[in-house]
Amino acid sequence: MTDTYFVTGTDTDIGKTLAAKALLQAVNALGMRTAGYKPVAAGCEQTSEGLRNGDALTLQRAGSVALDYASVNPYALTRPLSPHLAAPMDNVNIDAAVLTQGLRQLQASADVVVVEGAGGWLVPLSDTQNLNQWVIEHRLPVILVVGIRLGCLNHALLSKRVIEADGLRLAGWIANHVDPNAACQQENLAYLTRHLGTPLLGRIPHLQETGGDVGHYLDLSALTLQGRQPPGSL
Ligand SMILES: Nc1ncnc2c1ncn2[C@@H]1O[C@H](COP(=O)(O)OP(=O)(O)OP(=O)(O)O)[C@@H](O)[C@H]1O
Ligand SMILES: C[C@H](N)[C@H](N)CCCCCC(=O)O
Ligand SMILES: [Mg+2]
Repeated sequence: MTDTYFVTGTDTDIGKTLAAKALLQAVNALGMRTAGYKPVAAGCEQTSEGLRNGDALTLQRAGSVALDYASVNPYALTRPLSPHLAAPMDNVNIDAAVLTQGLRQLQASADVVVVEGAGGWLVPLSDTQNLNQWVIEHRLPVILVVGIRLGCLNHALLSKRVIEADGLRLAGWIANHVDPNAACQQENLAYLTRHLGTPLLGRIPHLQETGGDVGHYLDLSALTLQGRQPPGSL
């Protein structure tokens, strides 16, 4: 039985990829097989091997299962825009069945799959399709990454409200100190701890270097991972 978590955030550029990497690394440290999944990535570089997205490459490297790029990122879109705009510019039509097929393939080889969304919870994939609909279809538990900065309280509460109205479980949240100059960070953290009503899985400080191990900033004891080994058995 594979545990799959969907990582969303209060906005684009608030640290979902860093937090998803931390989740993968923290689960790796428990000795479980992990795979990262970035089903839709907007903002890619053209390389000799095809379009490549930085988030997907980060998740590909952080997962413990060796996967080819296309398995981690089935839709690689050129422009750094909302997917509903970036896809038609590449003559691509995002098909939810392809996203599902990719997820199933990863679930077959990993104990834990960490799926990173794009932007925030309601990001559009087309004029009639939003990414949350696919998450609802799969009933994935959601982890909310809050980029601690001015405006995040409203964005966090709105996200929580809609995720729960969508019938999904908010399995936890991660505080990411993305803005070193944000005022009252401790007070905002305390407010969110009181009002999000879901476990705080960890705080990622503002880092000079984001390339190393960040898994140790998280404590996954609040997540019920099926394949977790009993303490002392590793
Ligand atoms: N805790 C942190 N310390 C320092 N830099 C950070 C931190 N968190 C995020 N960043 C930097 O902020 C930028 C945005 O972070 P990231 O790419 O993880 O955002 P995102 O929410 O995944 O965005 P997207 O919606 O594009 O997927 C990156 O350059 C990242 O390295
Ligand atoms: C390009 C960016 N970094 C993300 N990949 C996509 C963000 C989409 C945001 C859409 C929106 O809510 O306005
Ligand atoms: Mg990202």
